[in-house]
Amino acid sequence: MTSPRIAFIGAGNMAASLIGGLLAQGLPASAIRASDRGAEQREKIAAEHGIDVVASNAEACRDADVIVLAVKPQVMKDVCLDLAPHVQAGQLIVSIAAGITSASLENWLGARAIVRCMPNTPSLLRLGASGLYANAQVSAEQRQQAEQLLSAVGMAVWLDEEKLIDAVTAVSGSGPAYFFLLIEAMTASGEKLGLPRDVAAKLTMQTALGAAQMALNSDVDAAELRRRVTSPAGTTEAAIKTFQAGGFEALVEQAVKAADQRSAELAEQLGQ
Ligand SMILES: NC(=O)C1=CN([C@@H]2O[C@H](COP(=O)(O)OP(=O)(O)OC[C@H]3O[C@@H](n4cnc5c(N)ncnc54)[C@H](O)[C@@H]3O)[C@@H](O)[C@H]2O)C=CC1
Ligand SMILES: O=C(O)[C@@H]1CCC=N1
Repeated sequence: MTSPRIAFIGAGNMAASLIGGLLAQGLPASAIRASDRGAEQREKIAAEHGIDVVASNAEACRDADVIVLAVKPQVMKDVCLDLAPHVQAGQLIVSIAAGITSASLENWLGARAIVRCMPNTPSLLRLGASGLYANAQVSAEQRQQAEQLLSAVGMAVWLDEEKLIDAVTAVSGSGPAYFFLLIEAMTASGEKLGLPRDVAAKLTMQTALGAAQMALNSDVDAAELRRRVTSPAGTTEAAIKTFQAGGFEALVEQAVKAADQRSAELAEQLGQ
């Protein structure tokens, strides 16, 4: 990867994930700069990653090729309005904020090359999954730059329709939390059955990892892999029947739809 200079505006959880992944990929620390309004957060990120973290967003952006907007959606408008006079022609804006449309960003920043994307926290381990959407001002080279940035921390897929970013948010953006919830619940269940807590946790996590690897590497789908684990009248069947009697699939659909809807609502509320 050529080393574009990257500025992160907001150095919180997601920025730290992306910064960690980029450094692990071999991007030099000197190519990355960040800004955060919190003094403690600035110190923490600078110490953890060995990068320059400043208080001024405008200063962080100076001379950057790519500006990654990584503040919470609720403060994005104010951050962009303050930043607008400092953004230079040719700088690519990459936003990772949930529910903030490229049209809103253009309203606040002016007509800019904007890539809106939705990564997730496993980016820290370079196991992230991101959806990307580029507006019409993004050049082929900038598209490649954005893709390089996000694929340095995992897989990245381009979307032709911006609306689908809401679906990506609901599936993979929020998705790690769904799996963590399952890990929490399975660990607690194992403990109730008499396993030491750490043993239940390790068995659960290794099983999650193995299942994901199998599903990724298999030439059959997840439903077939599940069937292969499920012996007739066996233990898995007892568990799966219990899940299904409780409306598991419908509940998952409802939950993912709620996240999709919330992403669209955020766009409505925060895009003004
Ligand atoms: N947490 C997640 O799994 C994911 C989050 N996102 C998006 O990433 C963005 C950041 O989320 P998190 O990292 O979780 O939030 P966070 O709260 O950990 O980080 C945001 C950082 O921005 C800083 N900040 C606030 N106002 C600022 C300002 N005016 N100027 C400079 N810095 C400022 C805060 O001090 C904080 O450190 C959000 O827009 C969220 O929608 C996207 C994908 C996944
Ligand atoms: O919960 C949220 O709003 C953000 C977006 C995806 C993951 N976290």
